[in-house]
Amino acid sequence: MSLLEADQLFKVFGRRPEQAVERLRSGATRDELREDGSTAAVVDACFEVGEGEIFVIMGLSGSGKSTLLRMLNGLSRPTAGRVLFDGQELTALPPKELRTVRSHRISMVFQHFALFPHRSVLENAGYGLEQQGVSREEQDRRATEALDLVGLSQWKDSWPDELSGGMQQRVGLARALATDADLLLMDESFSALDPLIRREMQEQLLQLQQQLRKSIVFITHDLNEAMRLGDRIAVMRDGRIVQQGTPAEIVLSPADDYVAAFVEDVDRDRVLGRSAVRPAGEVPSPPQRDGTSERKAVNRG
Ligand SMILES: Nc1ncnc2c1ncn2[C@@H]1O[C@H](COP(=O)(O)OP(=O)(O)OP(=O)(O)O)[C@@H](O)[C@H]1O
Repeated sequence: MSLLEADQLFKVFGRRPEQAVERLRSGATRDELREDGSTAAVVDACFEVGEGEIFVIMGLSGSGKSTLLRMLNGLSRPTAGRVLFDGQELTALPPKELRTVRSHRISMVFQHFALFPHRSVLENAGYGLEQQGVSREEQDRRATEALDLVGLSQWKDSWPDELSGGMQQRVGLARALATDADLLLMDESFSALDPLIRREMQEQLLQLQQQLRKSIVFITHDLNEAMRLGDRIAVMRDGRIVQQGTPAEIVLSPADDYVAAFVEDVDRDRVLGRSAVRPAGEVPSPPQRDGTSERKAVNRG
């Protein structure tokens, strides 16, 4: 069953956006619209995300991924089309109800972690619960459980800048998991990490997913990451989804030359025989409170 559905979504920036949508429906190209001062950021996006599925939206910079994601959580109103979340039309909800859905049922994990430097790891992990108005005691209990899931409960009294980039992103993930949201929206969540750490985070996400079975929309510009994580992948180009399917479908039957060129260098054997998940890397022990630990730079991007 699908938890999330994008139904003919359009987002046009600039003058007379509704007219621009009509023109796009009649076959106008993005370039033609641009000549008139409009940007067609998302054009006729249709897809469904099932319960327990990782759905990856992959495309180069400017292809419309972030704009699409912002429509999925109601932060940006579509110019046309609907977003359905658990059967409810998100795009038609009054602002107060939309905020409730957003704070209780949808969580975001950002590229630059978005941790508060003056809050402890535990307080950061509990932030979404605080926003929901949950009692402090329950916040701490559930945040500790979520930190446990990502292997960081020993670090709960530390400050974000005592953690490496990968560990900070684990806190970001714990914050999203603590709210027990049904849908996780992950916007280039691992793109700021070093390649090895990034790989570890991908593996940890896959491991957690085996246990938690969330619905996840994961945005990336990295094809290998898309292939590794996605149960299904939507490939975007110039605002349009040019193909969606499983990694194997995309590798074996690319919809056009653009997708074919994209997947040319992919390791087919690995994609077709998708290897089992390896254990995530070890997390080091917390620093001593006497300040002897090496303090690592916070990525506040
Ligand atoms: N608020 C805005 N006003 C005008 N144009 C916008 C706005 N937001 C995005 N765009 C344009 O819409 C198009 C899609 O942008 P978007 O940021 O969604 O792409 P993206 O795939 O997420 O790229 P990136 O990976 O670089 O963030 C781009 O041409 C961008 O310049």
